[in-house]
Amino acid sequence: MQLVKVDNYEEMSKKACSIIMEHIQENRNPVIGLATGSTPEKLYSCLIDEYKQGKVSFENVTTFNLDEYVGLKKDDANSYHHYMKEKLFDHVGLGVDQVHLPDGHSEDLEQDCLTYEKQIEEAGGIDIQVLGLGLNGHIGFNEPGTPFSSRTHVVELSPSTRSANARFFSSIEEVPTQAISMGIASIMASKKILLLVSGKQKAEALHRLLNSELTEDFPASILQTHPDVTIIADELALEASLSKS
Ligand SMILES: N[C@@H]1[C@@H](O)[C@H](O)[C@@H](COP(=O)(O)O)O[C@@H]1O
Repeated sequence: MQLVKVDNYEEMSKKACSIIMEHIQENRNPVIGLATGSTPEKLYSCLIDEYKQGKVSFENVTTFNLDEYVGLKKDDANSYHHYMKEKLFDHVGLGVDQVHLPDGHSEDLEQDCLTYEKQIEEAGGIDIQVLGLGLNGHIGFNEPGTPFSSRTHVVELSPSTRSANARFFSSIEEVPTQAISMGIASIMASKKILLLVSGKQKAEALHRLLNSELTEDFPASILQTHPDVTIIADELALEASLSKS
């Protein structure tokens, strides 16, 4: 794992933006894996700025998102479909035929998981997967205990993840109890992984990632075995983390 230390959230976002831009500019049919949550918001606004300045085109880009809540319609304000449209897709000309998210409102969730894997395969696999880090080490919505061999699947969200994400909803009761997430093996199949970590609240998880052994109890630990992982972490996440060692 390559660790890139940056000063703050803004620098982390700019660095990630430049890595993704470079990949898009240099490849004919780039396939980018995207994440939601607070962490990549500024990365997306940075990509929008670059697009508006004519520095990057998304014309040939295909995207796949990591996950989606089960039970929310696509236009629900808390769905990841809605998040992605609002934070990126609608501002850079990414059309519906270019973007993919699991369908959390499908009548056949299991089939949807298989279809999603097939779509990724047909696109030639993911070139760069953007990841955030859950407080309990989850990646995507793969909670502790998820088999490293998992592919896109329906997951039960842990109480800690539901409570961490409750800030986006009016109350914790509204946070769905299930989601569809790319599995850990699906994420690991990406050619490159870009893990973004910012803020003091992530220090413990980052510390564990950098120091822990490989264990399904801490899903992100699998990243240690991927041949091309770049962690971009800011001082708050990293210094607090290092001071614990
Ligand atoms: N499912 C999402 C993940 O895709 C995200 O990367 C992670 C961190 O979220 P945040 O960036 O808001 O801290 O947890 C959420 O539950």
